[in-house]
Amino acid sequence: MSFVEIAATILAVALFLGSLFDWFIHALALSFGVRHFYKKVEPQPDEELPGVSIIKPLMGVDPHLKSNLETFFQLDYPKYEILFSVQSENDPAILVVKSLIESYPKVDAKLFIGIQIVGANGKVNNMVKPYEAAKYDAIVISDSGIKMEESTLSQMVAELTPEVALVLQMPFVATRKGFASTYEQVYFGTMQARNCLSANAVGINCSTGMSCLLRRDVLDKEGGLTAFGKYLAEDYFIAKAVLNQGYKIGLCRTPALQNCGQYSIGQFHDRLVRWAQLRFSMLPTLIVLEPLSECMLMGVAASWAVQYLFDFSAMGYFLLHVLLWFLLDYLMFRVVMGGPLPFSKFEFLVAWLLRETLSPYLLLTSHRNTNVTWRNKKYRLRWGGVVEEPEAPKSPPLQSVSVV
Ligand SMILES: CCCCCCCC/C=C\CCCCCCCC(=O)N[C@@H](CO)[C@H](O)/C=C/CCCCCCCCCCCCC
Ligand SMILES: O=c1ccn([C@@H]2O[C@H](COP(=O)(O)OP(=O)(O)O[C@H]3OC[C@@H](O)[C@H](O)[C@H]3O)[C@@H](O)[C@H]2O)c(=O)[nH]1
Repeated sequence: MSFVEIAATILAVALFLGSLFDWFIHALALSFGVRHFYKKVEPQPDEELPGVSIIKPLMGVDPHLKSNLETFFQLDYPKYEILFSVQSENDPAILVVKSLIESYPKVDAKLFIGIQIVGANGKVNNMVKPYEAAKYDAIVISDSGIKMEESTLSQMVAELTPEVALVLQMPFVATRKGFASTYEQVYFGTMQARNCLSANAVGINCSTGMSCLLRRDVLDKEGGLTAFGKYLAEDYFIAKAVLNQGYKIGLCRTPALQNCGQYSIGQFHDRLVRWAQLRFSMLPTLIVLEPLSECMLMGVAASWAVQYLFDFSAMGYFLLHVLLWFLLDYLMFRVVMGGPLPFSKFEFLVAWLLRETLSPYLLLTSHRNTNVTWRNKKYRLRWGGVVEEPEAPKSPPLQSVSVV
């Protein structure tokens, strides 16, 4: 055997084993998802439930902001406060929040205007004051576009056991109008759910901080929220600190319903590229592993490997690979959705095919440069996940915080 033949054989075996590993991840995610999302949890008596401070960092308004925020005033949870924060006194979200606070006088809610700059991360800066003012030791961080069901907070708290210091809501999307919404739902209900569920099944950090509940003492041991302002992916580093302190990460039984009223495929792609940039800077091994967890790329690689090793038709194997992957993703979606599809099977197929074929392009795009734009603010990303602001803001944000 020549050197080239030996190298090709090793590569083919590695790719074939890699593809088996991908099937294992599918199976693990499905079995964990079924067990987790459908498990029965006994309700805790009200007097045993901890008080919860919900922090809502806001920036601007979208057509669903009011109705999304209103769901936080309607939770069936006995003891909680809502701490809204905006970074500028001109933010139009102020009017929305004030009108809701007036409409629900019985709900303990405050609005913080102005930020405290502790690092580059705008979301962290926006949350420092409400974090410091929070009454309770259980803290929920909840992004502006999240919509809650009445029972969501109770379900999050139900997962907060003495060993668990962080409860994540797996990201998903509320059903909205149009194909862009279908596309987002299919992404979060297939690829993202598969990775999130399988990672959680084996205790790997796959955190997405759009809706999470955490124990304040664990963050305070790290220096509080302030310590995470230097990272853009504060969610990943908070989860890492939780694991390093020997705690577990729990998963809420209901996924997070993102329901922002402004959405398009282009905006969504920008967000996926930004997230990929974050992941690759924090975990460079994902630069190689992530493409191998994608249906089309692994399909091509495994088909070549199977033809090389077993003389099986590469085209036939590729078609079987894509078909099986699609069926498993369809099952995954049904598990996450907990019921029938909110759109037709044909739309699912189109959205799935589009996502799977565009994904390699998005991964490639994320390598184009190390600049990240988030909510009109530019950041420069460093290896290890640390970010800097390349230029000082033209109008410095308001730093004296007032409370309404
Ligand atoms: C031969 C193939 C091996 C495949 C290995 C699996 C490689 C992982 C592939 C994809 C990772 C997708 C990550 C899901 C999206 C995370 C969303 C996200 O980027 N969120 C950021 C912003 O909120 C957040 O800051 C980043 C968090 C870091 C996520 C790290 C993901 C690691 C996931 C590993 C899953 C492997 C499961 C293995 C189970 C045995
Ligand atoms: O400068 C900013 C940027 C964002 N934010 C707030 O941060 C939250 C998340 O913002 P977006 O919805 O734009 O961003 P994403 O959904 O992509 O965020 C996600 O990725 C990056 C992580 O750090 C976040 O924890 C995660 O939620 C919103 O509530 C937004 O109002 C700020 O308060 N200031």
